[in-house]
Amino acid sequence: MNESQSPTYLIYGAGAIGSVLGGFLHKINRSVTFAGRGSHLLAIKEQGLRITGIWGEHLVPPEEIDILSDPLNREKRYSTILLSVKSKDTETAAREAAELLAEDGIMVSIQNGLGNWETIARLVGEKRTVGARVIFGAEIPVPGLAKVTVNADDVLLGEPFCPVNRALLQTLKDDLRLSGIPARAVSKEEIWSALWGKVLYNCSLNPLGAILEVPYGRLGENEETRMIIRGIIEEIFLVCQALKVPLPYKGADDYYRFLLETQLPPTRDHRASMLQDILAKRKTEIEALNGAISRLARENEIPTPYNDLLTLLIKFKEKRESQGPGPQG
Ligand SMILES: NC(=O)C1=CN([C@@H]2O[C@H](COP(=O)(O)OP(=O)(O)OC[C@H]3O[C@@H](n4cnc5c(N)ncnc54)[C@H](O)[C@@H]3O)[C@@H](O)[C@H]2O)C=CC1
Ligand SMILES: CC(C)(CO)C(=O)C(=O)O
Repeated sequence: MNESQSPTYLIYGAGAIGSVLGGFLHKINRSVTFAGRGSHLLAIKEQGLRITGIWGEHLVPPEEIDILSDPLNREKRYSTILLSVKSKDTETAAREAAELLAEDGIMVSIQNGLGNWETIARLVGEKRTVGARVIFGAEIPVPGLAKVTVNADDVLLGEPFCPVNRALLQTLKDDLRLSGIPARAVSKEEIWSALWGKVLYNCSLNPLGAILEVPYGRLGENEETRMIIRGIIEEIFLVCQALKVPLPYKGADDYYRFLLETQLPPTRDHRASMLQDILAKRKTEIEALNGAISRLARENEIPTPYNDLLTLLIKFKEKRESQGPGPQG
């Protein structure tokens, strides 16, 4: 992007997080195109996109909603693609979106879990891959409406592999801030460390929240769930040690305290995205979270019984929800 050009944003996966980011970027008059599927996309096309929640009310009227399926939009090349699909869809979505990315553009993974950055880099090249750590919460309570539920920290953006088009990265950071979404650009080491820090957080809370069907806060209030959380965290630290991953915490004790005392309070009422997926009969991101930890642990001969068990239980729940409860009801 040269000095005089404005970024062109493509939200690839206009679900909960993508709609909030796209809606806020639209608020500051940026060029935003939405790509998505299903009833939410249909609703925003026909009635516009409404945003509600802790960051206030905002409406993108239907006549200002720009959808990728418009043939002219498919010819266009976008400077900045925000890939905001669930991890299980990364490969397909990134492959489709790669064709729409400008030669000197960036594809930003707005996702939780391990493996997404590597998949994107394989498809668009390391020089166009940007990582993000997102720790605000969003839901789609009804099609056409995105609700911002909680915010635990700034959005972090960084180059996971090598320098990218830095002007675009800085512009994205500035645009998010201008729109009202706290954001910072960080170094390569910090973005990896933030990704793994978020993996620690999601692995500790999401499968338990989904299995027990309770909000995050309840997991911190009970001795039994605290013991399980502790086990999950200790195992992840062993894997990180073996892989030499630079975590942003000194050790398992340190993170356990930080999770309970600092991270949980502002997100106490939040229902894990994994619980929302189970309730909506969608596949979860377990394979990119605890499932990925179990796989990496096996490769390094580290026992991870807590993470293994939670992965198996979530897989059972995914099947049960999609197939029905069985003959006994
Ligand atoms: N929702 C939340 O509070 C948070 C979510 N995240 C992460 O952000 C990512 C996105 O999460 P959500 O927005 O909650 O998911 P979501 O399921 O609400 O949105 C994803 C959207 O992508 C669409 N999609 C899937 N494949 C597609 C394709 N090939 N082409 C076009 N559209 C496609 C889906 O139909 C869906 O509407 C996940 O990795 C999640 O873990 C991170 C922090 C918070
Ligand atoms: C919304 C959030 C950020 C929890 O704070 C999350 O990561 C999740 O539900 O998976």
